[in-house]
Amino acid sequence: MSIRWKTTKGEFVRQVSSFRNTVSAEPGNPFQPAPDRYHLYVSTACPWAHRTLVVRALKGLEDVLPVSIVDWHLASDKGWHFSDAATTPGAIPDTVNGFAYLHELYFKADPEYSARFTVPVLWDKQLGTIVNNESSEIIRMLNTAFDEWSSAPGLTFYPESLRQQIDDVNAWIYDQINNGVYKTGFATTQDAYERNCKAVFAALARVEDILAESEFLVGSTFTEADIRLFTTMVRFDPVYHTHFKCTSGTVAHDFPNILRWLRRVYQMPKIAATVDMDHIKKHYYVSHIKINPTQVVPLWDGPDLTVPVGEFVPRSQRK
Ligand SMILES: N[C@@H](CCC(=O)N[C@@H](CS)C(=O)NCC(=O)O)C(=O)O
Repeated sequence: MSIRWKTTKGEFVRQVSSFRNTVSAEPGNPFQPAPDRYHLYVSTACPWAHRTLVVRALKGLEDVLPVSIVDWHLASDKGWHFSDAATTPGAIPDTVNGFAYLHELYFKADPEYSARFTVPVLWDKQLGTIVNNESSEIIRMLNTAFDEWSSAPGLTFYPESLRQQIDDVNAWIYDQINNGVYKTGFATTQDAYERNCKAVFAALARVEDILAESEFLVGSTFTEADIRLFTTMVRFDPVYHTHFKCTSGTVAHDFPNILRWLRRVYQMPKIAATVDMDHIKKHYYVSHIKINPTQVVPLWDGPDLTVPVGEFVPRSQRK
């Protein structure tokens, strides 16, 4: 049952997602948009799944796309499992298939499936299969495909005129920060650890510079690039700094512009409710027993993100 991430020379290599279909109104597409036809399976602990929850909330798709939230504990043998809220506050069971484990969903979609059983999963209730399990693609679908039933139709996090800039920033932030913290934390050689840790902090310095002069990653427009970085940065101090040994600095003490941006994003309507720090901390510190055999969970939740930030003023215009 246990499928290992491929590693070469102590290096963590993330697997490529397997289900890559798209919900769209394109004629002939078997996955046509419809309200309550699809179901989203997530973990609130997982930064990749968290992206989909943020876009779902901001687009007002809660009724159009119901969710199941797995238990925060990821078992090394059977993977994610479902709990009810009485056992695990914040969990939502599998109300669609009634499964106990996420892997059952993958085998229902493909009995021959042999890769990892990851969240998020976008499930089609009509065809009884997985549409897509790649967060970067799911957020693009949620951005437009369900606009007919969205409470924020037309609101886009991937505007046509900024696509090139968004893609460019996403590419290095994915490699050096979103996935970079995992490459650092899961490294099993000193060399792989140091190389990846340095890359994380070089990229954070680059982000710090951008956010000194600009309100968001791509100018003054809040885009999917911010959402994708947000779900990593909200975990940075409480988890990645300590658990993944990203110890060359914290957002709270070393990156004032990132901190201000993190607070600004956190304070946007509906975003704070998508952050479940209890699931986040317990998931990493308790599930990864090779990294943290005592399973003790540190107390700190990171900087207080409710501190007001006020109007954005570029560094060059600050007094
Ligand atoms: N490329 C995927 C990555 C998703 C992913 O790695 N999810 C992790 C949780 S953070 C997972 O479900 N892991 C389960 C496992 O490895 O068994 C995406 O962005 O959607």
